[in-house]
Amino acid sequence: MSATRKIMAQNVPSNRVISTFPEAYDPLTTIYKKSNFHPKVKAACSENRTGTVGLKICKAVLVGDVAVGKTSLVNRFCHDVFDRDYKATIGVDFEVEKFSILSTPFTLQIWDTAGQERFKSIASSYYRGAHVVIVVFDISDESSISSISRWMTDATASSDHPVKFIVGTKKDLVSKAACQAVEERVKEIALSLGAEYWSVSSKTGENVQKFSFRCVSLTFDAAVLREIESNGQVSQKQIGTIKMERERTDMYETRKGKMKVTCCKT
Ligand SMILES: Nc1nc2c(ncn2[C@@H]2O[C@H](COP(=O)(O)OP(=O)(O)OP(=O)(O)O)[C@@H](O)[C@H]2O)c(=O)[nH]1
Ligand SMILES: [Mg+2]
Repeated sequence: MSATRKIMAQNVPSNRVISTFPEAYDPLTTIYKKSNFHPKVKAACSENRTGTVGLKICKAVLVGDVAVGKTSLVNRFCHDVFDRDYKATIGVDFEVEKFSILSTPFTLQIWDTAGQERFKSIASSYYRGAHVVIVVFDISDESSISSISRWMTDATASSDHPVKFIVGTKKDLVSKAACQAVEERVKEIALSLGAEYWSVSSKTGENVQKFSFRCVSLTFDAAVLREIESNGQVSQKQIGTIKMERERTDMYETRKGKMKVTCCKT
């Protein structure tokens, strides 16, 4: 298992390797005060005691109003591209990203949901069991701030203590002063919802990788701690399911690179 684990961890590109714990956007106003991996997590990683974490796939879900920039954020992070033309997401899309964190393989499945109301019921069926919930809003569009709480409540209702983020996009479209004014307001909302706040621009790429690494690291830390707490007591049946899940994901990646889930017709 540990040899396989090492090979899997070595098989990721250098821009998916995380060896130090990334800082919060604003360390003073985040609910996640961690500035390092938990000591138990570090010890488990260095001693190859992370159980099935390397085989599991954690689930991240992005939600938010129409055209706030969810797909652009995913595309900037996963493919380092930006498209100025708007193409509405139909239902949901997903991407799979593999990381090596403290030399341990870690896979994140990123669900990009549609903001359009007509897809709400389809999109919400993908919220269940999310390990990370990311509520996206548009810094240049005041109206998208008012729906942050509703999105967070809906998307976290069927998950067990997910890591929570609120991300303001399109930072490039507003002045520094306007951005700061929005940040002050939304950081308060983030604290009240138990989430961490970030401002990014998918157009310029500003903060996208920093945010993504922070998100992945907090999720990994929580996943390893959960594994340690359960004392690695995972049944053979569960391990079989995890392996099958992983093989299925690898199959999608090999065949299509990206599986487009089109649940509805426009
Ligand atoms: N200037 C600028 N434009 C952005 C940014 N992010 C997204 N956009 C633009 O905003 C529009 C909507 O972006 P999308 O990423 O498709 O929005 P979405 O939230 O996925 O929309 P739905 O799928 O309909 O929910 C597109 O025209 C993007 O080019 C950004 O950081 N800066
Ligand atoms: Mg979209």
